[in-house]
This record gives sequence, C-alpha cells and structure tokens, in this order.
Amino acid sequence: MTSPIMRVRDVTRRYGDVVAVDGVSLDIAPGELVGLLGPNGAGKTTLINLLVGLRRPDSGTVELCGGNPRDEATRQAIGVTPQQTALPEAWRVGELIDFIAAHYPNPTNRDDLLARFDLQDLCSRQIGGLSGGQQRRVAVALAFAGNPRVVFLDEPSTGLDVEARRQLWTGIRAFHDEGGTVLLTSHYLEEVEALAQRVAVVDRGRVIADGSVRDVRGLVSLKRVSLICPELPSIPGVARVEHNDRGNTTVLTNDADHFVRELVTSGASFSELEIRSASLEDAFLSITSKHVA
Ligand SMILES: Nc1ncnc2c1ncn2[C@@H]1O[C@H](COP(=O)(O)OP(=O)(O)OP(=O)(O)O)[C@@H](O)[C@H]1O
Repeated sequence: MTSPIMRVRDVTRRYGDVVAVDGVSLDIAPGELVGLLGPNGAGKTTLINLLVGLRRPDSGTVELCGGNPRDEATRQAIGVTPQQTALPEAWRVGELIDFIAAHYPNPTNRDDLLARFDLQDLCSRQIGGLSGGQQRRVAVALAFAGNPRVVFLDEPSTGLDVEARRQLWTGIRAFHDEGGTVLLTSHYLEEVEALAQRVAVVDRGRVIADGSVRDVRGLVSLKRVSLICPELPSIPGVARVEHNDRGNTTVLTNDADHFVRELVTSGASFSELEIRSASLEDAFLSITSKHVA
C-alpha cells in the first residue's frame, strides 16, 4: 500500500478549556481529494492548521509528505488558502502571483495558473479594485502558485456565485487529475460532492464518519418531520427525536412515509405535520447521536 502523504495519529489540540481536536487519527493517500465536512466550530480549521504546521498538537503526531509540517522543506511542497485572507490592495494580481511563486523552487507557470482559474482578464488589475468573489478566486489560485504536491483549502468557495464556484472547481479538479492531493473544508455538501471522492465528517473535534461521498449522501437523505404530538409513540426507523419548549416535536427519519403511516395507525393525536428534507446540520446531528450512543 502507498504510504500516506498526510498521517495524523491520536492528535489532540486544546485552546484553554476547549478541545478543538480530540484524539483524531486520519491517513490521506497521495492523489486523494478529501473533503472535511462539519458544523461551525467542529475543529476543521484547527486540523488543517496542525497539518500545515501553523499549530503544534498537544499530543499525538502529524506527518506531512513523510516529514514534519513545521520544516521548511516539507512546507515547500504545499499550498494553502486559509478561510480568511487579506491580500495587498495596491498590488496587481500578476505581481502577487510572481511574489508568491518566487518563494518556491519550481513554481507553476504564471499564464498556466491564470488560465487554470480563468483569471487572465484580472492579471493586471489591482487587488483592491476586485470584487470580493474575484479576490477569493485569486486567493485560492495562489495556493497552487508554488507547484505544490498537496493543497489545503479552507472554505474555498465562500462568497462565490455559482459561476465563479464552478470555475474554481475546474481549477481544483485539473490539479487533482494531474495527481495532486487536496484537503478542503466546506459547509456545502454540493461542493464536496462535486469534487471529493472521500469525506471525513468532523464534529466536536472528532472524525465521526469517514467514507465515500455516497455514504454521506445516504446520511442526508434523511427527512425532517415536525409535528405537535403530546404522546409520540415509539416508531422504528427514527434516527433522532427532538422536543422544543413550544411543544413541537421534530423527528429525523429515512422513511417519512413509513413514519406517518405508523403514526396514524397508532391512533396518537397529532397536528401541524410538516415534512422537509433534512439539512446537512441535521445529518451531523443524526450521526453524532449515533456516534455517542
Ligand atoms: N485561537 C483560538 N483560541 C481559542 N479557541 C479557538 C481558537 N481557534 C479555534 N478555537 C475553538 O476551537 C474550536 C474549533 O474551531 P475551528 O475553527 O477549528 O472549527 P471549524 O470546524 O473550522 O469551524 P468553522 O466551520 O466555523 O470555521 C471552536 O470551539 C473554536 O472556538
């Protein structure tokens, strides 16, 4: 079996009392494109920061390209786009690409990089004059300027419209098709589905699911049934039940039709029944509760 290009072993990282990453182990093989999915505060950014050497683990080990991510030699093989970037406003896009590329021994050709991310028309524009979405596309393209082996993208398409997002995906895919390894975080299942083969779901600092995009898709085929039902009977096939203060009950289930049939057959009194598709957040809750159980 090929050695992993990223190897995380029993890693824990705390900030004061907050355990941001809690005993995580994760291997990523060369050429994989992996999506990290998880709700706000799950620990995704911290995991990336540990992998790129910006943070040190409190315990456990992190290996990148067979070395320590804090070594300069290792870092020359990677490209990173953080969640938030502040690009120099007075610089032109082409100047910034050249500046970043100059830090690497064998950088990507500037024209190829611009073409890959459909940025040719912006090359001589000043960064400060670009829209937020255009700046974000530049920030993502910069991760590829050093001709890296591995790229880390933290929420790459935040703030982008559908067209810009697709252009970005094309550039990321082209890198992956040439054998590049990518680890990206996203709140958009659609994005992970469009790009990744593998998804690791992170919640409260732990990897609670790790599988194919199809597996995770299966998790979000859940339906959210809300109703008022003072005495909800026990019905098989329910992933999660929540009651709120206003007397509403929410049920997550893979088979809403079956749930409703059983509810009616039980004779329980209910009102205000409503069925919707579950959100990704719901899916996280459902797998988290299974994980805890
Ligand atoms: N520098 C810091 N100091 C204190 N707490 C931090 C710091 N960075 C992160 N945390 C906390 O660690 C936990 C994990 O945060 P992290 O940013 O890794 O999550 P995330 O999954 O990337 O979230 P989001 O999707 O909102 O970006 C959160 O509870 C966060 O408040």
